[in-house]
Amino acid sequence: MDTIFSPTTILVLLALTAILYLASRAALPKPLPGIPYVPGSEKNLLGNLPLALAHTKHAGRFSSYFYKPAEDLGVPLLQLFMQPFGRPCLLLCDGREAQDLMTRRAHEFEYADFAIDLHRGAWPGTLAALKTNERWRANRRMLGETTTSRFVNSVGLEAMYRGAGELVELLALKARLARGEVFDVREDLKNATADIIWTYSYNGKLGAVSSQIEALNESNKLLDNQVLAAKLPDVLKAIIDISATSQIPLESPLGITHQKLVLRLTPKLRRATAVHDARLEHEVKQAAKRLSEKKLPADESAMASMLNRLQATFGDEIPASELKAVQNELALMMHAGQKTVADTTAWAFKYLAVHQDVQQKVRAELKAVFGNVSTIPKEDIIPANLPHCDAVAHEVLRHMPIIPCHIRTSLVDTQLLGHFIPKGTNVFMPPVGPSFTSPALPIDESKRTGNTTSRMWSHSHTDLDVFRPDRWLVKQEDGSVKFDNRAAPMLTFADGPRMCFGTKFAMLEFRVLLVVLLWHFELLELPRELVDFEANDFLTIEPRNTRVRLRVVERG
Ligand code: HEM
Repeated sequence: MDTIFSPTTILVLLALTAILYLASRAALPKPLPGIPYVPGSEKNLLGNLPLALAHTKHAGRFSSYFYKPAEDLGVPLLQLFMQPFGRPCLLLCDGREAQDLMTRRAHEFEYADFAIDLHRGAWPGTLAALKTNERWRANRRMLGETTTSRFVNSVGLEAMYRGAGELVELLALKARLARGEVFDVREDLKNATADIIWTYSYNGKLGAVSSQIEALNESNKLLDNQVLAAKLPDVLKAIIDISATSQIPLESPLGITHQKLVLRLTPKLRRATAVHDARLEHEVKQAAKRLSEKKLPADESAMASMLNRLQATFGDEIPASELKAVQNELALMMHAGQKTVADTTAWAFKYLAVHQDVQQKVRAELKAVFGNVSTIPKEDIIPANLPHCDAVAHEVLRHMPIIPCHIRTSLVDTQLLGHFIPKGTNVFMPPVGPSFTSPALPIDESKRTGNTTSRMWSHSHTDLDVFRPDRWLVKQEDGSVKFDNRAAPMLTFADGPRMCFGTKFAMLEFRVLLVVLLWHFELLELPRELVDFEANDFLTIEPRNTRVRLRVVERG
């Protein structure tokens, strides 16, 4: 009798089994020699992915997986296998080594494609979407003046002060309508920071906060927590919708292709892109016209500064491609400078409501410095000596950095903490976890490449997991305290050539918001059920609950 297992069938089955076996072996992670990994991850075709998903389910967000395995294993450098067939990536959980890699070793470690992919879908050709190449340098030169303290402290301060003033008006109105109950400030903070960055960029008025004030004044009633009283300005709505798509490459297996398809094929986003591009193009064209008529002073706005700089190079005939570059960089600035500062301020509100003693210290300091004025004058904010306020700002940024990871790729075969790293390896460096918010993990000091001796990385830091602004203060002989920005570990803005372009702007804006808001409001304790530090990963690490209870402080 004939059997179905003819010799040919058996041979085919054997060959198939061999192919499957070889393919599954090929798909298994290929660890880099000597670098630790989570035990078992090397035997799983999906590497660390199942563990990362389990972590996300348990923690409610993915981003803490950037340091948790290092803490669990007690090692400052480990490898993760996040892509089947892909090469391992590294987690470097040591601030001092990460800083060295981003600064002194920037010629060996480039801004990663992974980071570029988060930006090039919506803001192609801009700083955050470029390698550190000639185009990136040209854009930096074009933006040059706008990063200087002189520019930020004048043009920036003007926008910040105006924006903070409007926010005070809105929150005072909401506090009155809330009658001592909690209300949500998430959208108010985002609207205020959008107004600020818009005014700084274009010297115009976006009107996101003022439209809420008008609508609330009319209705005289507070709507449900997250609901805005008035519609957002069209261009802001478009910016928010477009910005939201940059979460897609992080979550979709199709990455940036998925984001591009969504931007091109979704009617809502096509409309948003049309509204956004038309408005920004209009702003730049109008300004270019004023420039040619010699009516655009360089210190009017970031756009004016950039156009004047281009005029110095190209004369009155600035190429259309350069005007487009101005338009794109300003669009990126709106994205990069809005939610970042709003979320950081929202976190500050939460810390200050819980740590009433800290808030009282800052309030006392403001009172001692500014006396009894009804409104703090704009020009007094920068020169004021406010160590407690600066300490709070830095402690919020240290304890709750809103960008979960800085990423670089090795440009050459090199080494890290004594281990061989092949060219093209991604290194993820969280500004949180070991050496930032938990004790530094042991490192053989002879294996370090840098010899940074900054106090920032001193071994004497204690209770890094605790929110304690005083760690930033140094006692003086006369008993007073001085703020020291190297007193504690912080890399929230990254470092080196690809450090946050808006660091000076963000730090000043945060100071202005803290000073002005704490001058006019007391952040009262929240009901116990609303006290939490739960976070969501959405573009940045945002607080899940942004409700406050405010008491308006009568002044003057
Ligand atoms: C609390 C507020 C902010 C935080 C924590 C923050 C943090 C960061 C981080 C971590 C990066 C990436 C750095 C890297 O991977 O090396 C970055 C890039 C950038 N940030 Fe910020 N940022 C903030 C506010 C701002 C503001 C207000 C602006 C604009 C005025 C801005 C503009 C930019 C730009 C343009 C880039 C891209 C720079 C480049 O790739 O060369 N940021 N920021």
